[in-house]
Amino acid sequence: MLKCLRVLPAPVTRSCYRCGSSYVARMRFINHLKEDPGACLKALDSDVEGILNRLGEGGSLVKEESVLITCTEQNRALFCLDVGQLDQGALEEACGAAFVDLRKAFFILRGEEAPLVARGQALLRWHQGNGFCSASGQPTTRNQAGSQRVCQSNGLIYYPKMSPVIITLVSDGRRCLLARQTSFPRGMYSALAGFCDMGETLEETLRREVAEEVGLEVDSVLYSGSQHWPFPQSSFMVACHATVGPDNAQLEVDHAELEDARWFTLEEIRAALKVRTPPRELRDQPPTVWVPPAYAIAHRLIGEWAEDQERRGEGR
Ligand SMILES: NC(=O)C1=CN([C@@H]2O[C@H](COP(=O)(O)OP(=O)(O)OC[C@H]3O[C@@H](n4cnc5c(N)ncnc54)[C@H](OP(=O)(O)O)[C@@H]3O)[C@@H](O)[C@H]2O)C=CC1
Ligand SMILES: [Mg+2]
Repeated sequence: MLKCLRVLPAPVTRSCYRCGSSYVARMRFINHLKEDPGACLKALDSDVEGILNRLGEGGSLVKEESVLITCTEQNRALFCLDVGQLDQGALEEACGAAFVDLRKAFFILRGEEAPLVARGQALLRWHQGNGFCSASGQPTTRNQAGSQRVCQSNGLIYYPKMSPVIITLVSDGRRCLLARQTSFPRGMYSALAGFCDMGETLEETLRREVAEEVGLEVDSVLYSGSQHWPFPQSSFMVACHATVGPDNAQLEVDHAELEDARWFTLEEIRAALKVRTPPRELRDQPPTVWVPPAYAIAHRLIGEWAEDQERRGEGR
């Protein structure tokens, strides 16, 4: 299993990046590190020195396979290291840290850390799976920042890939629709989601997925936001609210795709949002309903719907 360890950054000079806003400077600095292997290596060295000393002999291999993930507001580069091949127990001891499964980590990490960990893990995994050119079959080599791979025999450049997915919270005006797959942890329900087919617009995917999975035709669609989701192989999640008329809310669930789908009232949603970590319950007890962690865009959609319902309730 891939494990990643975030490295605490060391300061990097920002003297030639002082033009414009600090956001512009940061974006240009990241771009510079992607394009200039020498500058990237220097930033990496100063960032990971402390941690590599603690890793001992395995440190140099880990350094070679590091990926640039972002830079802080102070223009400090952050890298992600793949330490999966090292002795985990020794590493936990040396760093005073503990490995956590990434899905579980999303219940623990603070807001700004979760996307960095997701990005680092996804980039490391992409490199592991793209060591060869699909046209020539020859090995590909990565750039210093880890933002691309190139086939040395034909020059083809490969960039990390995300699959577009639409995620939709359908409402009938009073209730919202959540569903679960058999693979979900016990009691967890989420918004409907589906991969875009080749050539589809996002709106077409949304309408198709809702029709396929629960047999409904949506009336209106409202964009909410997007996020990178590292499972199973990096999806680009586009999140929307959708509505159906109250007279067209009869579900016809495709049980080949979904174990269950049902309408939830505001009270039920409020209770589900209060469950902060997956509940530990006995199998013979009826499961408590809970929703994906705060970092997941499904959580945001469900929270937005609840707030909107509360506002409407106050207005009535
Ligand atoms: N961040 C969040 O809040 C949430 C994220 N998600 C993510 O959304 C994604 C999509 O949801 P899901 O309901 O599973 O999608 P779908 O309803 O599209 O069903 C998944 C099936 O679609 C097929 N498929 C088509 N294109 C792809 C592709 N590019 N990659 C993988 N499978 C593909 C596969 O079936 P086959 O192999 O049979 O062709 C797969 O088993 C999941 O990866 C899930 O992790 C879901 C809910 C919440
Ligand atoms: Mg689906």
